[in-house]
Amino acid sequence: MSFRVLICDPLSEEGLTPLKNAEDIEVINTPGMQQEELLEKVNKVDALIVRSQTRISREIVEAAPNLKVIGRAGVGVDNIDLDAATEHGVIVVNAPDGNTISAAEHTMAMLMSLARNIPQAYNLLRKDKWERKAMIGVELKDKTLGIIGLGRIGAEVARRAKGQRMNVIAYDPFLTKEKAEKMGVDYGSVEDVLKTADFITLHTPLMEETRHMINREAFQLMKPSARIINCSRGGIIDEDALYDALVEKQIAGAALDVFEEEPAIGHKLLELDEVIATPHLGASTIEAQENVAVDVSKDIVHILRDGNARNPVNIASVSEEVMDQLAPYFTLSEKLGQFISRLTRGVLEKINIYYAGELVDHQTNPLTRNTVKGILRLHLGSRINEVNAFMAADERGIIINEQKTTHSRGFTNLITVEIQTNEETRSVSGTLLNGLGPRIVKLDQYSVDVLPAGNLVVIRHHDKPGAIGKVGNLLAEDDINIATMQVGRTDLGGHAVMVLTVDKPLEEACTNKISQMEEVRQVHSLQL
Ligand SMILES: NC(=O)c1ccc[n+]([C@@H]2O[C@H](COP(=O)([O-])OP(=O)(O)OC[C@H]3O[C@@H](n4cnc5c(N)ncnc54)[C@H](O)[C@@H]3O)[C@@H](O)[C@H]2O)c1
Ligand SMILES: O=C(O)[C@H](O)COP(=O)(O)O
Repeated sequence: MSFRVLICDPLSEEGLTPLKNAEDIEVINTPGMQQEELLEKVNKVDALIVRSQTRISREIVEAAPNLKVIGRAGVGVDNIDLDAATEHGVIVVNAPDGNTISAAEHTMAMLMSLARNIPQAYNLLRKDKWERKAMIGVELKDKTLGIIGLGRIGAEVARRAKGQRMNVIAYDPFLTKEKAEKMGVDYGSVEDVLKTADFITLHTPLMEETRHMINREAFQLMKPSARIINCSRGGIIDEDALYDALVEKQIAGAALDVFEEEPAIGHKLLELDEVIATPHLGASTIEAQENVAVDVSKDIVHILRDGNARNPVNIASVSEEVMDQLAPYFTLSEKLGQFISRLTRGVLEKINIYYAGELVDHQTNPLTRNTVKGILRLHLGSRINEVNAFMAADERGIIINEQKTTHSRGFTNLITVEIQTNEETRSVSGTLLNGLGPRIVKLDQYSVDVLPAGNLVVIRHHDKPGAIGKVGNLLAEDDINIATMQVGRTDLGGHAVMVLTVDKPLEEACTNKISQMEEVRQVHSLQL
């Protein structure tokens, strides 16, 4: 059996050695194809390798009946339709470590260039202008660098900034005060970072949660002397808002390696003297390109030969037999994870998952992975899957504990997911009702009966007459119809919970109005 691997973007020739040495693999190296050409070529290939340039859309995945694996020679997988790949059983792998150092070094180069106006001064010099006064810069020493996203690259940048004797403050949903202390950085919220930093650098993936996280409101929080660096992904900054913030002198400068639309030829931001830019060069070093091409090539050889993926982004490796036994529980286990993680405040530290009833006889590990995936996806996005969920949790010091118990509370099967953060512990239990599908049967200490689907509103309140009516009225004012409502309480007049299924999601203003009710302690509006 022989396989065809299509290379869609420019890759290091040396890095492709593992593929070229494989006798059963034919390498077709045609970087820079237009989508139409790619659509034609994918028809007969078993694997694709891309960088950030080539977009692998659903259309491409669906036009490739033999496609088994998509290799991303780099980190960000936002140019690949992961859902389409997963749906079609195509494994997506990336190279998460190979370009970390290069991206961090490029960030530092941008930081220093921004501080000392190096590109602007050089441009003037090329026009025979010996400008010194207008090109006065600032020192980095004793300035504060704010890092948003303290993962692989963010952490390397922090190390280097400390070497420049900068103060570092960081925000990452997985960062605790203790971890920050160990790394020698200050721990802050996004707001703290935006308000206090002299330089702000972004190192999060691009996903729903981070798209335009740096918007008009964010720029308003920054110091007028603040400068922002983006070597992560275009789209994390709202570019129109950045343009206005620079023109209106709300901030002092920006260094951009990435843009919402690339190539960013003729972009209006490039007309501003306060902006310096590079054409997505963060990973463009000889070393990084060789590393990522080797990593992804090795993984593709393994996978095509039926081996395990080393850096999978989207797959679950469960045997068919186990899958058959567990299949009915997969939706329930993921929904429980999604549900409870959306209700819990603080930095995640521990996940306890308890299986009871007939589940004690099953191999439940794949369900645990599925639940952990549901929990971690809230912050890490769709690159977290059943395969990499444990690894992602482990990397962040999150403990996962799976137990079989006899406490089935009378149900034939019961899954309880308990989340511990640095602020609170919350739990949810669910069961699969014969013929009726998944149900949430307990939230914290309250018994409920809720279908884990659609638009849910969860309200923690004080058990007082009229509270339920007031919530109903506030929803009615916003033309929101209540489909189901469950109320639970521990004792009369004490703490209670309402879980409502509504016909459309709540606007923020409506959530705020409910949370301002004197009886209400906490409101969450979520979609499952
Ligand atoms: N310019 C380039 O050439 C280049 C090179 C490499 C990577 N990148 C980009 O950089 C990104 C980060 O790479 P990495 O290797 O450090 O990834 P990583 O997964 O190691 O780190 C990403 C971090 O972002 C955090 N995060 C998620 N949501 C967040 C939020 N809302 N606020 C703050 N932090 C959040 C995550 O918890 C994680 O710690 C990649 O996704 C990629 O898009 C760009
Ligand atoms: O996500 C990444 O790894 C970087 O953005 C690098 O992208 P590139 O492979 O197109 O250089």
